[in-house]
Amino acid sequence: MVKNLLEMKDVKVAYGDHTVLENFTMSIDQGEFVGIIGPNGTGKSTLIKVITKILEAKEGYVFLNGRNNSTLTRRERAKLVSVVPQEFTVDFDFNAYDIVMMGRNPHQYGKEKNLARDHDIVNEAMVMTNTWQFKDRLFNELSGGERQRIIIARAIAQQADLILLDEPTSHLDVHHQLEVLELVKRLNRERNTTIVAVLHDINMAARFSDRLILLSNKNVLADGPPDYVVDEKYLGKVYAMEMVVRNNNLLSTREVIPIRVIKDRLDNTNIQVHVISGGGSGEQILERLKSLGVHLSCGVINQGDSDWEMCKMMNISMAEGPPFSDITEEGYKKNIELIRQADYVLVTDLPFGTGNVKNLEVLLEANSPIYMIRREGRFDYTEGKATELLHQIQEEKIFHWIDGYDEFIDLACKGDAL
Ligand SMILES: Nc1ncnc2c1ncn2[C@@H]1O[C@H](COP(=O)(O)OP(=O)(O)OP(=O)(O)O)[C@@H](O)[C@H]1O
Repeated sequence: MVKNLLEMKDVKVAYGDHTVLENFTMSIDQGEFVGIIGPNGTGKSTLIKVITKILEAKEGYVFLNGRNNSTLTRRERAKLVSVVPQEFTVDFDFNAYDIVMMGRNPHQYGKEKNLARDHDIVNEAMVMTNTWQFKDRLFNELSGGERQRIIIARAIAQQADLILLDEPTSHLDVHHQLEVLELVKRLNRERNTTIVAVLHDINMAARFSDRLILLSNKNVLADGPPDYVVDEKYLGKVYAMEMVVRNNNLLSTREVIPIRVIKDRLDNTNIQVHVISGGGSGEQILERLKSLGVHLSCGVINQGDSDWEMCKMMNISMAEGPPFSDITEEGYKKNIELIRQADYVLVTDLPFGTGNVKNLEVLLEANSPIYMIRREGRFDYTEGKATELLHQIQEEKIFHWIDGYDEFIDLACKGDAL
C-alpha cells in the first residue's frame, strides 16, 4: 500500500510580517519524485525549512510518516528526512569523507551503533556519487560542483525515507547536472527513496519528476504530472514570459522554450491582428506582438518558411501552403477566414509577385483597418495587377501607411488612433 510520507495542511509561514506560505496544503507519497518549481521568492526554500523544522509553521500541521513534525526529535526527523541545501558551509577543516560520514550521525546511538557498517555505507554513497577520489581532500577546497556531490553523498548515507534537495544542480555544469539528477532518479527507482527537489530548470524538472508542484502567490498554483503543469497557461503567468511549450519527442517530455520576458503587456489583450507576411518578414513583429499579449493570425505562408516556423513555435493560427509554391485556393480561403476575424490587419515589408499576389487581393476581404509598411516607391510588383489592386484597396478600405512597427503598435494596439 502507498504510504503517505509527508502531509502539510493549511500551513502558514512568515518571516515577521512577511507571509510566504498561507493555507498551504500538500501531500507526498512514499516513492514519488516531486519537482517543486516557481519563480524566485515564492517560498520554495522556505517550504524545505518548514519540513525540516528550521522554521516553525505559524499555523497548520506538518506530518512526517504520520507523525506530527513538531513532536519529532531531531534524530527521529533525520532518519525520515535528509536535506541537500542550496548552500552548505563548514567552518572547520573537515575532509570530504568526514562530511559524508556526518550523514550517519542519526544512526550512531545506542544499540544501533555499528561503525563498520557506517563506513561501508559512506563508501557506497561516495562511489555512487563519483566522489570517492575526493575522500581525503578538504571539503572547503573542493569546487562548488564537487562539494554539491559530497553533500548528496551525505544525504544518501543518511538513509532517510525522504530526500529534500534545494536546487541541487545550481553549481553544476550540464554534464554533472544530468549525472546528479540521474543518480537521484536511480535512488528513487531502485531504493524507493522519496525525492522532493526544488528545481529552477523547468525542463530538467519535467524530465525527472513524476509530479510537479508549481508555487505562486503563497500557495500551490498547479500540481500534477509534468504534462499537466508544463503549460503556458500556468507558466506564462507566473514567470511573466512568452514561451513555447512543445513535445520533446526524443525525451518524451513537455518542453518549454522561453521566448522573451513580458514587460509591456497591453491593458487590452483582446486585440486580434492578422499579419500578412512571408519570407521572414514577419519574424520581428510576430514575436513582439505576441509578447504584448495580442492575439495573432498569419497568412498565407509557405511551409518551411522562417515565418511559418515561427508561427508553429508560437502556436499562431495561419493560412499555409506547400513549400516554394504559389498561393493555393485552399490557403487563400483560409486567409479570408482569418482576415475577417481580425481587428487590425498588418502587412509586413514583403515583396509581392505573381506567386503571392493573392496575399494582396485578400485585403479586399478585410473588415478592419489595414496598416501597411511604406515602401517609398519600391512597388516592384511583377504584375501590373498588384498596383491596381493596391489602389483599389486604398480607395475601398480603411488604409494607413506606416513607417515602422512602433507606429502600428501605437496607433492600432495601444489605441492612440481611437
Ligand atoms: N531569513 C529571512 N528573513 C526574512 N525574509 C526571508 C528570509 N528568507 C527568505 N525570506 C523571504 O521569503 C520569501 C521566500 O523566500 P525563499 O527563499 O523561500 O524563496 P525561493 O522560492 O526559494 O526563492 P529562490 O528561487 O530565489 O531561491 C522571499 O520574499 C524572501 O525574501
